[in-house]
Amino acid sequence: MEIIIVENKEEGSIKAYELIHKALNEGAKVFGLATGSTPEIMYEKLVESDIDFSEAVSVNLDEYVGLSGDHEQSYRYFMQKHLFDKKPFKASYVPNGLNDEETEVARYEKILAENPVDLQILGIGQNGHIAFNEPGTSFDSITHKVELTDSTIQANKRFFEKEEDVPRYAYSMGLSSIMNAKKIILLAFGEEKAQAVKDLVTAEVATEDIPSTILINHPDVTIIVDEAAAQLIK
Ligand SMILES: O=P(O)(O)OC[C@H]1O[C@](O)(CO)[C@@H](O)[C@@H]1O
Repeated sequence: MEIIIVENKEEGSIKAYELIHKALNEGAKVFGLATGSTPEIMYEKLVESDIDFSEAVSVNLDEYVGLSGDHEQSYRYFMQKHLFDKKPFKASYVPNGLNDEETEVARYEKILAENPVDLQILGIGQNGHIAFNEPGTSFDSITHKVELTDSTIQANKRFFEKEEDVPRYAYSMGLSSIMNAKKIILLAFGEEKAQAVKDLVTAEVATEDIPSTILINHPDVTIIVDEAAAQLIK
């Protein structure tokens, strides 16, 4: 696991942008993408650049159950606004929050089987979740419906008018699906991620109590953290 410590989110986002550019130049065709506040500036850098994704495919990690893609808080809407509308891919897949569980799991697993991810971008939750795989999720999990923990609801309520509006369920790629990516870049910025970063980089064995620790068993992971998120590992 390579750890890159940068001064701030801006610098980390530029670093991530450069690694995406490099991967594309080296032939990567399928990009696993994440939502959340973490990758926002990275998407800005991609949009401002001359990078061309028109021959590439993107596959997103997760989506709230019950929200349509044109709901302002849906992850599809976020991706359209921050990236896809300005830098289109040949195809962009995001779980469909309006489908029933059985339909969506089958549909998304087929998409993942047909589009093996070359480079996966990840954020990390304060409790160590990656995508919406909350603590306790099986390391063997594939795409599934997740009940969000209170910690995640609290962290995400800032995007909604009131806490009751935060959906209680999400569809998420599973941990084993994420591990199939050839290369993984995890970004963590801000002091509220410091404990999660410490839990990940000091883990000696992977434990389902801290979903991110599965990454210590992946052969090609780069973690980009800013000074604030790195404060407990220095
Ligand atoms: O980047 P944020 O907003 O801190 O969110 C962290 C993580 O939480 C999720 O949004 C899911 O809650 C992930 O997709 C993301 O990586």
